[in-house]
Amino acid sequence: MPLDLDFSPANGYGADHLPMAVIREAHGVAGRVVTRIDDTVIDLARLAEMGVDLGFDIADNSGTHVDVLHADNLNALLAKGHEAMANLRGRLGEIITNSFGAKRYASALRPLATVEFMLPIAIKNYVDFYSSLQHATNLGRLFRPEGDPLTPNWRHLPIGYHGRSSTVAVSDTPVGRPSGLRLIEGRPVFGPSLRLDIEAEVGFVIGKDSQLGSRIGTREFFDYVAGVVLVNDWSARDIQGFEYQPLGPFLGKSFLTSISAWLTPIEALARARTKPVTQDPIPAEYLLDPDPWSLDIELAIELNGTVISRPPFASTYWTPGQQLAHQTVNGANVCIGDLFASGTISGERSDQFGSLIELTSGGVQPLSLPDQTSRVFLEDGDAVTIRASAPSLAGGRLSMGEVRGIVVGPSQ
Ligand SMILES: O=C(O)/C=C/C(=O)CC(=O)CC(=O)O
Ligand SMILES: [Ca+2]
Ligand SMILES: [Mg+2]
Repeated sequence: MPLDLDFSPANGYGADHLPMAVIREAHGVAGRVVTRIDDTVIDLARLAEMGVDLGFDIADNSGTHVDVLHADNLNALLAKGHEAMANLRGRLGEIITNSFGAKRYASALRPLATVEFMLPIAIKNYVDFYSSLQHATNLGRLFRPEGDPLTPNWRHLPIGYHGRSSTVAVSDTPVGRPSGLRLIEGRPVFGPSLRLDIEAEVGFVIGKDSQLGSRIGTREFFDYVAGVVLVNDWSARDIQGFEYQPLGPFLGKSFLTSISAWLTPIEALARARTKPVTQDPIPAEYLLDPDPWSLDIELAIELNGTVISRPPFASTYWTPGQQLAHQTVNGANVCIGDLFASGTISGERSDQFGSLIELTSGGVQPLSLPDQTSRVFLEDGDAVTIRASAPSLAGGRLSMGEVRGIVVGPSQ
């Protein structure tokens, strides 16, 4: 194992990032919590076995696990709260910069290419928003060409729906092409989707339970949100187009939603705050934030290795703080392990759109790829990777892992 680690690597995984993931134990099923520096995975469960002080009490809050680092997901670690996470990050920073060259740590280091990732969160509830003005305008024009692209409620509240938490899967899970009813020459015909699409999104993971019957204010975001993942909300546009009225997305999206294996702790994004889009009209009081913020996260979508779009998260109209306030304004509670996704992120320019249906103007203007092929929607064998970067604490940019999927043939 390399012991000469690069602590501020250009690839965005320096000591100021320390994302968290869960790897599968070799020859076993149990998970182990890890972080990384550059392309070296640091096994935190191993450090705990070695008796290394990690700066916080690693016992599970509920007393049911040995500790929060020998776990199949990050939920118990996130439940320890921001103080524990800050202490862990501080202690890891010390160990990494002062003594990681020491041979005694070698058994906790693994090359990235040798580990297998598990779904990092046991997802309790999954909510997907529809918060990009450009995306909503583009899709409104395509799905409802007869009316205003934005529905009358759009600028008054962040529209969202509850998705299917059990089909949220870790990056690299194969994407089985879903079957369903879609209109062919005006008639509903059952078969594999012919308009399989992507949606590039950012997801927020809850690390603290709220009380049923109470609201979370826009200013309380950091009390409840533990970290950020990348999301690809795979979407079968033909199934969606036939089924969605009047209740919204269902089987056209619930077959799979992929998230990155690495969770970036919200602490690591403290320098990524940026001014959000100006809202007009001024929203209802429960959605107001006296000091509104968004995050300067730049996404890149790759199709078979070619970057086809660079959506900017900061262009999203409704902010993460407003999305969290909105989903609890009726008294609904949030739980540790809840995931809420931003909705597809589309910037103003056509090379910033977050889905193929937008990038190909509704599937009529194919994208040309360097291998001389073209695409409107995804074909079997296609690989889609979404990456992202954001300003890091030390001054460069951190990399937010990646969410990848390869389309395989019809799942049944
Ligand atoms: O406008 C529609 O009918 C459909 C919208 C979507 O498919 C978008 C969706 O899933 C929410 C989002 O990601 O923005
Ligand atoms: Ca979506
Ligand atoms: Mg989906």
